[in-house]
Amino acid sequence: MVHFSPFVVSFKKRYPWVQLAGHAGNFQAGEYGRLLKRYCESEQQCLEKLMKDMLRPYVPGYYGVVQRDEQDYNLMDDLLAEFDSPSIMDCKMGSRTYLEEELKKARERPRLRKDMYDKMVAVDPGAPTEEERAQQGILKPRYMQWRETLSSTATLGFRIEGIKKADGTCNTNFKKTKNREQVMQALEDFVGGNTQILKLYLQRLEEIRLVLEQSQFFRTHEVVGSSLLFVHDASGKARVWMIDFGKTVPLPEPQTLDHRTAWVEGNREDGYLWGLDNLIDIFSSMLPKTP
Ligand SMILES: O=P(O)(O)O[C@H]1[C@H](O)[C@@H](OP(=O)(O)O)[C@H](OP(=O)(O)O)[C@@H](OP(=O)(O)O)[C@H]1O
Ligand SMILES: Nc1ncnc2c1ncn2[C@@H]1O[C@H](COP(=O)(O)OP(=O)(O)O)[C@@H](O)[C@H]1O
Repeated sequence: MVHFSPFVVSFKKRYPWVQLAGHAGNFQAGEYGRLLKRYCESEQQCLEKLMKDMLRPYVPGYYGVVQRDEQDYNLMDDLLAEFDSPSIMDCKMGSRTYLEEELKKARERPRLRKDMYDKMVAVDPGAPTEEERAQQGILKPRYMQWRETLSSTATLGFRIEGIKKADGTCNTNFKKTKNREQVMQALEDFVGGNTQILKLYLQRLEEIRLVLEQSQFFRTHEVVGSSLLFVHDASGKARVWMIDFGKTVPLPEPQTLDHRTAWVEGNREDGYLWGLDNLIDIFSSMLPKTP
């Protein structure tokens, strides 16, 4: 599937809405302040459980499944609704961006992806191997791993997917934003040098980490491909939420994860908290030192 992003969607002209990453055509406007995301069963199950977990304040409010034009959707809060000309950033969390299941599938029923080959060549014509070049296709885990090592996912446990600033400029070209300095520069540009916003983001990230470390939901789920959505505006409001639970799956009982241990196939660790530790460390180091 080809991804086009960002998508600027006029939600019935009430306010402009931006989709920074993800699958094209996945979202529709709901009633004011809510949006419809194309139905995904694992996401529905997660959102239902999250409404009863201590993580509830840090995810969009969830209102069940609705149908429109014969298509099912998950109905949730639009996190942009309370902001005026918001600046938005999507950070994909974790050191692994595909489920272990994808590895199994690729071994048992290998399916060459021409679209992924094309996306790879568009970024780096030298990246495919001889064999891949001959086949004009690659396996999904190979593409996902290549994206992880090209960006900061493998080295820092998160990557920036997209940034839209209040002035309307939008950048989704962070595929090669890899080292700490490059990430810091992008974050600096996102907050526009506003120390107050930086402090609010840092506080919220520390709060989220504290709650994640105690959450029953988080302990018992492999959280892959989920993002932190950062939103601030000129009024000085700045918040962060967890979004996208399409690849968040429950572990078989009694297995739990600490989300910091390095991944080896079979242990299902996702590196989410390791990435959050690094993100917090980077935000902290961007604040001026207090004497
Ligand atoms: O970002 P680019 O380089 O375009 O690659 C995308 C993302 O990794 C998607 O992950 P996410 O949804 O976490 O953003 C993934 O979707 P899923 O793994 O969720 O399906 C896509 O796989 P395909 O949907 O198989 O194309 C893959 O093509
Ligand atoms: N609840 C929400 N409120 C506001 N914006 C959202 C919300 N959920 C997603 N988005 C926007 O849509 C983008 C893609 O969301 P995501 O859930 O990751 O989609 P996908 O499952 O297609 O990858 C995010 O980067 C963000 O810009």
